[in-house]
Amino acid sequence: MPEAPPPAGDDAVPESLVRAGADELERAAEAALRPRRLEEFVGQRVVRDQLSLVLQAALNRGRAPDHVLLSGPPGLGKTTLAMIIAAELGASLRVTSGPAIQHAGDLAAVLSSLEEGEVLFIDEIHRLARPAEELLYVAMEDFRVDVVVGKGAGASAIPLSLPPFTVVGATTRAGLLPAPLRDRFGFTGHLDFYADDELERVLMRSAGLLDVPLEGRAAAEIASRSRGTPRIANRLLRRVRDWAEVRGDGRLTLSAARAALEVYEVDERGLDRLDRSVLQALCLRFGGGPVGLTTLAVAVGEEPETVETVAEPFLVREGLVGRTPRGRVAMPAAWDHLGLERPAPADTLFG
Ligand SMILES: Nc1ncnc2c1ncn2[C@@H]1O[C@H](COP(=O)(O)OP(=O)(O)OP(=O)(O)O)[C@@H](O)[C@H]1O
Repeated sequence: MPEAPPPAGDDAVPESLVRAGADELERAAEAALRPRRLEEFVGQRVVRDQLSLVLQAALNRGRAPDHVLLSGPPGLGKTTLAMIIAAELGASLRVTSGPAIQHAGDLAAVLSSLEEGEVLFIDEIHRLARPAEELLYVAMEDFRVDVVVGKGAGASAIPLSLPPFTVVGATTRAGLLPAPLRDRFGFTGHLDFYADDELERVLMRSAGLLDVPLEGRAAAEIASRSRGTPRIANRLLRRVRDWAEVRGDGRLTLSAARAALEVYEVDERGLDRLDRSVLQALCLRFGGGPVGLTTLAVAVGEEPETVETVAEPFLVREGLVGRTPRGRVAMPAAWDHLGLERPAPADTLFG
């Protein structure tokens, strides 16, 4: 199915994909490293295989494939996969996001301008406003939008039929999607954290594209500190490259990787400053918890959503933090990781 991949470039990042806090250069650097075709996409074997079947079947039938929902923590490749889906189908991609759509009318305008076979990527789909969500159900199921003309008692809805298209929704929080919306997706793929050897492959591929000499042992070191996340692996690779060019001899060796990661305060387990602040607040300020998400977020000076979607999935996966109905708790490994003495068993939930 795939043709030769187009050369990597930084021209494919739509403006509306701007992530709060990510600066222009970071986005351009990220875009340059995005895989363009399914065969270049490293790891996530199950989702890749399933998606490849969905796409091939649609191509064979000459029809738009079912709508696709991609879920998983940030930086694992949801946006990349949406772009790949469009590329594999030979279709153009339209990009929007839940927060960008303020009113149902905004979504109606996007939907009514779609052309046959186009792929509409809706990032952070769980953040769509309720009226827009309802409009989307109908559009996805019946390929129709009801355009409301007039106001109040005199208002009437004029049905406008839409050409077949495919919605690719991405969410970091699939649990927040209402069931009727979730049910409109014919295929749901959950992206999971990457294994270290998969991240090493991501890094080797990126080093090739960046034309930097990355040694195998350095790739393994960076991979093991990348929290199972390609976005972080690529970011750390660029920081190690900076270190090697400025303070080293330009080669990305194991010692260059270790020295650079120390400068950037990424510890041997991959925890960064935010992760450590969360652990420190949990252990030191709240005596190990349980503590509510909002209180914890205030204590570390972050938005609850950032703590919940950026730091927490990794900390939970690493067995450092536990989620209980009464709030977040520090697991015994958290105290060990911070070099603190574990509290007496009677004082903790997990003692
Ligand atoms: N499977 C992969 N193989 C190679 N590189 C990958 C892979 N997945 C992600 N990447 C790299 O990681 C970066 C981040 O991926 P992407 O933007 O697709 O993540 P995302 O899941 O959409 O994140 P967010 O939810 O924050 O938007 C990309 O620029 C890409 O270079």
